[in-house]
Amino acid sequence: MRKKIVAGNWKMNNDLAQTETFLVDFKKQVFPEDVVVMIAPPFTNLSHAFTSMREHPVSIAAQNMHQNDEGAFTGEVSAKMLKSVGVNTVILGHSERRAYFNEDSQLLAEKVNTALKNELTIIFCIGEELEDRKSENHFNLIKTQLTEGLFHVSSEAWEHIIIAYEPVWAIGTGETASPEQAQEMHLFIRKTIEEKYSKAIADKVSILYGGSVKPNNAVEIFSQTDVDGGLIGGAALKVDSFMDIVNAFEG
Ligand SMILES: O=C(CO)COP(=O)(O)O
Repeated sequence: MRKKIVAGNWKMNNDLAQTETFLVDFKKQVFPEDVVVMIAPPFTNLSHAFTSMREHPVSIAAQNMHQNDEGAFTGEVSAKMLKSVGVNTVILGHSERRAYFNEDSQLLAEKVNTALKNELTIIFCIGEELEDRKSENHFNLIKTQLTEGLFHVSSEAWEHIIIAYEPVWAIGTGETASPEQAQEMHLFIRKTIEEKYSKAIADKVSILYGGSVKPNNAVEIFSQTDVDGGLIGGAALKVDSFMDIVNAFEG
């Protein structure tokens, strides 16, 4: 059975007071036993979030990390630092990191290695721009992102890897991929992993969908065979909408 996962990526939102308001309410929630729930607050709130949620079945993820273990990298945060405050998962390759911070596949491959070495689970994000889809290059692009950024890892590493398919044109736009488009791409991703590794690995990896997932579309998206959950932006900032999405798996 693949893990069902719903992860909230807060991006650069929620200061400490807002985080505390969220957590006070979040702690009162009943979390479904068969869904892995994660939140990824900004760096400044990771330690607080971990301490606050310690007794609750919620993982704390980081939104990024540096590829080096330590050193003169002003403004950066290492995997070891994340581990030291209770973080067990890191989001890598988000399209905003790729677009605004020039993170390319070569750099992401290094970050992947560092995260694995430090026993962090990785949510590896991939996704095409609207132009790629219009020119029907989206499958090629996704395959390239996987091949260049991730496919150097060993078979064993897949225990610690989650994929998030986030079409860039659906992020923060209110426009989601249709459930069929999501299913089609998730199946393609799974097949691509199967070709490179094995069916056993491909069948086990959780593939999340991200891009304008809201309470009113989550049930339909999550009901697709190869969609194992979501990476949620805007709707993860409020406890009510996030919990509606956490509870959106059928059956
Ligand atoms: O980028 C996302 C999550 O990483 C998706 O953001 P939205 O849910 O706000 O579209």
